[in-house]
Amino acid sequence: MRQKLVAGNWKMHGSREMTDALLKQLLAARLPTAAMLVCPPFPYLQQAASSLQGSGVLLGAQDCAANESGAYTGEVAATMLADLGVSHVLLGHSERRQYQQETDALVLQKAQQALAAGLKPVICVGETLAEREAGQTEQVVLRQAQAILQGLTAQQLQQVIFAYEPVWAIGTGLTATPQQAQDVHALLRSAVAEVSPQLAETMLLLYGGSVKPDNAASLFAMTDIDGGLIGGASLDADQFLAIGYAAE
Ligand SMILES: O=C(CO)COP(=O)(O)O
Repeated sequence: MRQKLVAGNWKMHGSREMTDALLKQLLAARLPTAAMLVCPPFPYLQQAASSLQGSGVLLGAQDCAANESGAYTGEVAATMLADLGVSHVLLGHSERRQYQQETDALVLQKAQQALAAGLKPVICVGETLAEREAGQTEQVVLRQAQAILQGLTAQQLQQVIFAYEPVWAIGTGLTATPQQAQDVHALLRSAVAEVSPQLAETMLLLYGGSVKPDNAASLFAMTDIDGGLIGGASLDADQFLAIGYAAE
């Protein structure tokens, strides 16, 4: 069976004080049996790594560079993240696809760098409201996923996690119904099965988009939903923990 994973994407929120307080509160509680991952902004990764040391809570970053090293001002290499104790990296989040014009090809390049550094890429895919209304959900999600599924080897794909985040559900309070989410997750899993049936059994597929303590359990109960990628609710330790317990 796949062990569920609940990941918190802090986005561009936080401070040293907040990082300290939130992680202290998390570690003071009984940790969920589901794996828990926090993804603070870059400047707080080192602080978070030292707070989380030995706790079992995993540390992730929100992005990495598409190149290994060199004259890329402002970029952060995957190897630097690994050096800090980061184990996962979010890639291709819809906010980056939208505001930084990230393409499927760029997301693949970043995934290659992440894998070479020993990080697990969490590849975010999802359709906009206009795309859903135009009946293009499957086409968009498959295009984004296929860029990764065809661009990496089966061995590399063993380290990959997908997160389905319908853009219309992010930060809006609108959640996909469990069935809507399950339908897309099943589609993703069958695309993975075309690469390798064994890989489809083990690959984690997370759902993200307005996951809260009161809707998490019904989402996580679906066959192909292996946990969540949590935005707003991950900034509150009690809510993040409650979502983690819903994944047990
Ligand atoms: O984008 C998300 C996580 O990456 C979801 O954000 P919200 O949970 O705030 O909707």
